[in-house]
Amino acid sequence: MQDQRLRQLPAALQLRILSSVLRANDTGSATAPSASPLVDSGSIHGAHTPSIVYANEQPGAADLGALADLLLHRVAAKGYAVVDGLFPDMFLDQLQDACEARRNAGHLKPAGMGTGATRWQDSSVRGDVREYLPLKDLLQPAEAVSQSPLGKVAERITALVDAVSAHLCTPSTAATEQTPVPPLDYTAIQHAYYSPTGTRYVRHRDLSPLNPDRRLTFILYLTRGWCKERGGELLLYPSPNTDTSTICVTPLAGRLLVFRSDLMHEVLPSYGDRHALTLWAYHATPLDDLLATYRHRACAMDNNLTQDDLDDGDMHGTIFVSIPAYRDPEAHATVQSLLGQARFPGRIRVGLLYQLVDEDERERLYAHSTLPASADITDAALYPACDWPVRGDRVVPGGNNRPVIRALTIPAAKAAGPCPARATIQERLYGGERYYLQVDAHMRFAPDWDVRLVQDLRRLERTYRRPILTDYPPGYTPNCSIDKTATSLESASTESAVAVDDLTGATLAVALDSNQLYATRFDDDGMLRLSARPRLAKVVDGDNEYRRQPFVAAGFLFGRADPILTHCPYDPTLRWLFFGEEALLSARLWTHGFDFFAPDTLLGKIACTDTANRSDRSPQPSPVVCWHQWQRTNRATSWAHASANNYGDRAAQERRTAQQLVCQILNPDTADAHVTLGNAHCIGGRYGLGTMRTIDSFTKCCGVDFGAHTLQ
Ligand SMILES: O=C(O)CCC(=O)C(=O)O
Ligand SMILES: [Fe+2]
Repeated sequence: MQDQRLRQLPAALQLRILSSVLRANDTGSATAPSASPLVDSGSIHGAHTPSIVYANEQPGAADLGALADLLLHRVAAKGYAVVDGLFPDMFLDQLQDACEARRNAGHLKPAGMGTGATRWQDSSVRGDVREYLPLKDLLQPAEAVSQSPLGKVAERITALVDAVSAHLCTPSTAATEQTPVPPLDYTAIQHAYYSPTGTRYVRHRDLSPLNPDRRLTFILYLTRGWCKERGGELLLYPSPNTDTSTICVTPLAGRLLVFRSDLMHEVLPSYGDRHALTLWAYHATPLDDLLATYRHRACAMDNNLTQDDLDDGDMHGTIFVSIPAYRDPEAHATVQSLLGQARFPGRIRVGLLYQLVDEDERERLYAHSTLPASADITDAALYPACDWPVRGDRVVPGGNNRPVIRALTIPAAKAAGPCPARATIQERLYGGERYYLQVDAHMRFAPDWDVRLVQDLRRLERTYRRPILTDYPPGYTPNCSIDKTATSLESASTESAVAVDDLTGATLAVALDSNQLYATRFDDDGMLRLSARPRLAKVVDGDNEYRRQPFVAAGFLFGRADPILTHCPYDPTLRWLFFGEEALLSARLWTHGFDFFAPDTLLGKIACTDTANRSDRSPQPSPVVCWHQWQRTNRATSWAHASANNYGDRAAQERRTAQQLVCQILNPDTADAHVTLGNAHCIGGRYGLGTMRTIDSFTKCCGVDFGAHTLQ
């Protein structure tokens, strides 16, 4: 973006564009947890939902880097992070044996508080016995480390702390730069044991005048077979001044807890053999400065959301993204933007359906793409993983933390419009992910689109059982160089402007509002046509505002995968149906109890990333989650292919059949419908309307009478 032109725009608009462009340049990397099964997530409780990272048992350097980054995100946002799965069970057994052996050999001594003349001891205040294991002894000689469980654990934990150090930097005086800082320091691991007699450690901070440089506490728990009766949980007080908000962490064997050493915490009375290894990481710089970049990002996302939103938003859920690509030159750039702009690309599973005339076409269309080439053109091929940099400076780490593209290719001659294509993706490529995002193959995405959608959905879920976020997104123009945008920039009103996506060079319309869908007319085939206009009505509910959509847009729809795909799977028999798709899908979803909303309703506040102007950090609304290429001139269509290849008549016939089916499903009261509709398409059938609401209530809601073909 050229500075001069930017400055000519109104201030609010400048901020909006900056927030979009600068965040796209953001070099921070973040990643999702491994896809290991989530177990026992209920074992942390408190005012907030659990925040557990599942690590790889055998992490490589990239995994540790990603894990460190994720930990810092959590610590910046919440003050603590929990990592499970860092060590294999067999190893934990050996480690527990080694700790037991040291206790039996009498190495552990009652712990006191204070030091020197001020040292005091009171087992009712602090009941553990412990020893300090200097790291220089544990880690040397190098050959011995692999022989000793304590040596190995010290190696792994210090490697993680070093990886954390590598991510720290402090803001420098130059506004937009950060200065790397010296690494966190550590000298020893504390081995502590709480006997099963109700031993405890009362509320305290690890950072104290005696240890003024303690910054982070890393504790690895080694309680064998922990259960509730054994107690010994660690209670954390993340907000300094409230006793009410506590986090209760169970000391499960193998669980690593990281928290700010300035947080209050206490060990509740323990009635089991409770071993734990603690490493304190020291630094001369205050923690808030070390975490400045992370805190800034956390604030940017905060927007008054509770931790619940963030937890689910960035941790557990995977997102399945359905992308049908009919000979679409934009498909790979769409996937690139999708993954490149996600906060957690490792959570994304793309289901990409190529519809291509021949193998050469793939080469032609995607010659410059970084996506892997697909396999056999007529055959299904599942892509287990793709290992490629999604942004020049941001490499998705290996292991389980990378995005997955599942691609399937069918010949263009077998294509029959969007409905069979989306049905194929749902049937063959969906793999049980938590969220479902349905888009087209010509889209661009805004930074952190993934977290923003999940957060918005979860807010709505407090009030609505089955919310869906949907919209006709603003437009973009692919491959448009910055110069070509000059005219639009100069003529930009306060209503909209353009920005350029640095990832793909696309010109993006920066809209102030999302759109609201509305019905325009029934066409000659009896299909309802939809359009969109700047958003309208707000629904105010307590502190929340919603903007309902009367319909869903097939090209951008987001919700929980389970109810959507279970209750409203796409109908593969609707061949060549274009305009009836959205009305039918809306009616089916509505009668199955779904409610539709524009995605910008509750979120979309992105803090201004203009660090030069630190006093003005107020969040700017940024409603756009994605862009859609509305212009069709550069795309081939399956319909044109049918006519050009002499099956146009057959296609037209199939389309009429599909349209009749749509009319009958939407107007189930006609006698005709009862006769013709089979099991699958009748009310309650797999591809029919649902039974939770009536079609009449849909008419009331969207103002369209599908029997009379009238609009209110
Ligand atoms: O073992 C724990 O959970 C915490 C111990 C503790 O707070 C300490 O040693 O300072
Ligand atoms: Fe402590």
